[in-house]
Amino acid sequence: MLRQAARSGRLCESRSPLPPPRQQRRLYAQIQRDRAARYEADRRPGPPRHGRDPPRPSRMVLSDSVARPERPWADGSPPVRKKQEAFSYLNRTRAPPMVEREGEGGRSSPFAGRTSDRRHDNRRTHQEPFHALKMQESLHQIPYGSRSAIKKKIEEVDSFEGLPLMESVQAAIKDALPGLEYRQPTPAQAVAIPALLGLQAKRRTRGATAKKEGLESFLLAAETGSGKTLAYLLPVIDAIKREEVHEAEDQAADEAEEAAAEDEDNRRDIFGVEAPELNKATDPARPRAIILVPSAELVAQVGAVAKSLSHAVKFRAAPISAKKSATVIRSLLFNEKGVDVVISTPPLLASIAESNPNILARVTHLIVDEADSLFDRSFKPSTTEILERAMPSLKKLLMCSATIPKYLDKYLATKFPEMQRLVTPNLHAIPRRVQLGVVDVNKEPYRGNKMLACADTIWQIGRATAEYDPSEGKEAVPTKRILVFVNERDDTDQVAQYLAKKGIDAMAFHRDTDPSRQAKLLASFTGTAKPSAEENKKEPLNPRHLDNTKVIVTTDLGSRGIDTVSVRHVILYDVPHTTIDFIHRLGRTGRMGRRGRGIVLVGPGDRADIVKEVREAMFRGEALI
Ligand SMILES: Nc1ncnc2c1ncn2[C@@H]1O[C@H](COP(=O)(O)OP(=O)(O)OP(=O)(O)O)[C@@H](O)[C@H]1O
Repeated sequence: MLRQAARSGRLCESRSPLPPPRQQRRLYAQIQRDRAARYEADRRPGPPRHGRDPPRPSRMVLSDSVARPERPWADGSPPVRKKQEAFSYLNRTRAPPMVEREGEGGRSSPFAGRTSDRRHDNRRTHQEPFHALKMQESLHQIPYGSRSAIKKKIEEVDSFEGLPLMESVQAAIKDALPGLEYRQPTPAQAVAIPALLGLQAKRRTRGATAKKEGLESFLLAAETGSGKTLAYLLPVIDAIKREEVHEAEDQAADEAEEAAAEDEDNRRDIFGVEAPELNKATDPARPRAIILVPSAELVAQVGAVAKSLSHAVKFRAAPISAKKSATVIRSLLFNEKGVDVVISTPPLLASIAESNPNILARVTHLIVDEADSLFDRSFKPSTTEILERAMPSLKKLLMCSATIPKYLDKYLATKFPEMQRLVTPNLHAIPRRVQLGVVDVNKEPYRGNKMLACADTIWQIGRATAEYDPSEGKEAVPTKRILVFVNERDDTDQVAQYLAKKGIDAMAFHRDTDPSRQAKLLASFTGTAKPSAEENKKEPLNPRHLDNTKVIVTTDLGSRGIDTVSVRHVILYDVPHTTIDFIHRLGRTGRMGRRGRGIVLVGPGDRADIVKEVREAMFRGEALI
């Protein structure tokens, strides 16, 4: 009787959750198909390289609504979603109901992997413009309506003189942009400076119950090489100088009160003796502004811009990084003349703030530059720690980045729902003046040898005659500087050594490169070092050595924020894992109106379809989707 019940399937229905055997077999086959499809999908974002583990799907997904924040959930808690387990379709007594396919109003059916459905999905995705990039993760495109609205706003700001910056700050701009007689604000500056000066905020909050002392937060999302550093430095310095003036007035008014308090202070213990010497305007180790950046190289770069501004407008900047000795850091921070702006990496500043919490007690302006990196896993704990410590006194918070990944967008929307979004029209697009070429490494004469293809490409660039760039109105310097980007740090040395063997002046640039060598290396690429007479020789002296070309082989370390103005050529030795990496790496050339050229080496197993789509988007001047 038991056997009879089992055959009829009644037993399964009443006691056991298992479906009848035929249905079980079908479900099992379905699970196998789903697993295979998932494995295939997981392999797609990046090619397996040199027999290493297949790359994991990336978190680096660009946000598709940068200009408009994603609204946080009304009650502050995210909706609970039922997780779909791999085996959640087992042990059911009834077949799951037919669910509409994705995009038709419901979640996808567990049977969505059926051949007919897959065919349907393929047909649908082929009609979409950027199929491969979507697989890899998508890039944002701003709607055309909001693009033209932003463009109009930008046109309104046609000179620095029109901006309500203090006179001394206006004068400092000329020092920060040497050799340029007259420069207009860039789109990033036209969008950011008025907002940070409070011009737009006043218009927006007029009549509203906005707190005067409350925190104003901004997100500045603008393309690479668009002058974001000055876009935040100018308003910050302006605010510091104005604050100084106010404090001097307050100080004069409080003089009588302070004189009375002085007697009491003198009776205090040893610490009390120092109290009267404290000057609000020049308080040691209590800066008014903090600028966070992801690397020591960027600390030095932003520090140099701040220093150039400080000739005309007096303020003290302390660029500190782990590459400086403890004595130097101490003397910069605890300078008796005070410090106004501290430029640091988050881990270093967070560790200093742990032992000296007062260092963040007076901060009114906090700038998080390269926010896409500083809110990624590695930096997020120290960045948020600084943010929380500085919050009580903070008046303006600015997040600054060339790409806005979705994780950052969500974080900002949840933590700072009132954040003003300052987005330039060309966000997430690579400028048209940067061309992208492709070298098929699989073909003759390389036959899959990427190093050979790389060396050959560099020789071709080096031998080409000096280029004429109409945007500069003069002949380009004969020494060519080329950046080669690899995905793995270990490859930097390997590739650089191979190139050196082929007669190319190539060096690896990574975290462990000797700091003094690193600084020299970078200076020649960022235009801060003058080309030596030897560098200016036009013809190679040794036919086996490429004399007029310098190459840096690096990873993402060299792609974030470094202002490599004299770089015309970028070689993507590896196809980048994400579109974000594409933007940052290609963003090292074609900066500030200059022309540039990127060359991707597509080798065995590389995603040629992704490269093709990036190229097409660049040709059309569109954001990468
Ligand atoms: N208004 C301007 N006119 C001309 N050049 C400018 C102007 N503002 C900045 N620059 C120059 O543009 C270059 C790039 O500036 P900056 O490094 O600030 O760009 P960025 O937007 O921060 O780039 P990234 O996103 O790669 O970090 C610098 O060499 C700077 O001197």
